[in-house]
Amino acid sequence: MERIKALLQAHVERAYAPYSGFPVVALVEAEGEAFLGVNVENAAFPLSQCAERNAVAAMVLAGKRRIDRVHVYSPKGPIPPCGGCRQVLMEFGGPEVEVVLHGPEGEEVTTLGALLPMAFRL
Ligand SMILES: O=c1ccn([C@H]2C[C@H](O)[C@@H](CO)O2)c(=O)[nH]1
Repeated sequence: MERIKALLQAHVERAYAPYSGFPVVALVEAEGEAFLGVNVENAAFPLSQCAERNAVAAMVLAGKRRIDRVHVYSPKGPIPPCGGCRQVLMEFGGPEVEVVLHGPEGEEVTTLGALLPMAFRL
């Protein structure tokens, strides 16, 4: 877990969060590989993209579709994923998927099912 946290922390500076000052790094473990994402904000605020969704986009581009575990790091964390990201993560995961919320002082472990009960699925 320390190795993953170090990787997350090493990418905090890559986040583009000049408006909120709230950098976030996400790592999605999928089918034996790891995919990173950072939040990317925009002057038109609603166009900002969350770290989790960018990590999912990298995973899909690599041809992976089954999320095994999710990690989220913020220097102000542990913070849980926003509602929209919970839904996007659920698309490629299930309620049993572990979600590790990392902060500078430690981490909290939960599941996607706990974060998004009664998820909408087709
Ligand atoms: O789970 C989260 C919550 C927030 N953010 C980003 C969006 C925005 O850039 C900034 C403040 O909300 O943090 C994420 O990337 N992931």
